[in-house]
Amino acid sequence: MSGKPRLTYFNGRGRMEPVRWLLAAAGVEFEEIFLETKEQYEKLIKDGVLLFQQVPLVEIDGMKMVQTRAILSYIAGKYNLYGKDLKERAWIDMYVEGITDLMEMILVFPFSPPEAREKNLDSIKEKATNRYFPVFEKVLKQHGQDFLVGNKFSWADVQLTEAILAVEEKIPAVLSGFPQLQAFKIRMSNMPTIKKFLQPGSPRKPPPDEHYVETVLKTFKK
Ligand SMILES: N[C@@H](CCC(=O)N[C@@H](CSCc1ccccc1I)C(=O)NCC(=O)O)C(=O)O
Repeated sequence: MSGKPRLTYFNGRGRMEPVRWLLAAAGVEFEEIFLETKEQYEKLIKDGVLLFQQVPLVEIDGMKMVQTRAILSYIAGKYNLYGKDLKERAWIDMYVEGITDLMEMILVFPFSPPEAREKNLDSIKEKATNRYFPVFEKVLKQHGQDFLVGNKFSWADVQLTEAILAVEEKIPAVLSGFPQLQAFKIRMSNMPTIKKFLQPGSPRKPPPDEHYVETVLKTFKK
């Protein structure tokens, strides 16, 4: 047992990518087990390691954690990325949940039927531009600080950085009206642990492709 957290999920972003980002931002190395077949998934269920028969699964500190939000909260608390008090934690929770709503649209996009892809992409652009990114542009402008909460690096900063890069992959000019977010992205991308995670060869996963979608669908096919 290496003592490192062990992540079990597909070899792709999905619901595990925010966990990879947060561990990497905290400077924590981890191991990965990739789910590739239905048989593998069924064995995990048979062995009773998936509380609700779902992945992500993160084995950490002797626990077999499931439920992405619970996993992320535990990691944020463990590595002091969850604010200095209850109110800062509440703001981090609000920001993270809002960003998660945006990221859910990106998560399901590769599974869209061809005829819905253009509409779904327009919806991602509309929500990012008019609902989510304006909130963080205003927070950074009003606080005049480097980070979203308590002027200290937190889970919220990590999640927003991941979201900005993910949306830019689909809509390259999405930050054109958000100068604060442009500067924030550069600052975060230059933080040593995040800079390392953005380098080739890191555990960061590429955008989902057809093979990833097919693997997920065939693994869960009843
Ligand atoms: N609330 C859980 C949801 C986990 C979840 O939906 N896991 C999926 C894999 S992510 C896959 C997924 C699911 C929806 C959209 C995109 C993607 I990628 C699963 O195990 N499904 C099997 C089942 O529920 O029987 C969490 O946040 O961890």
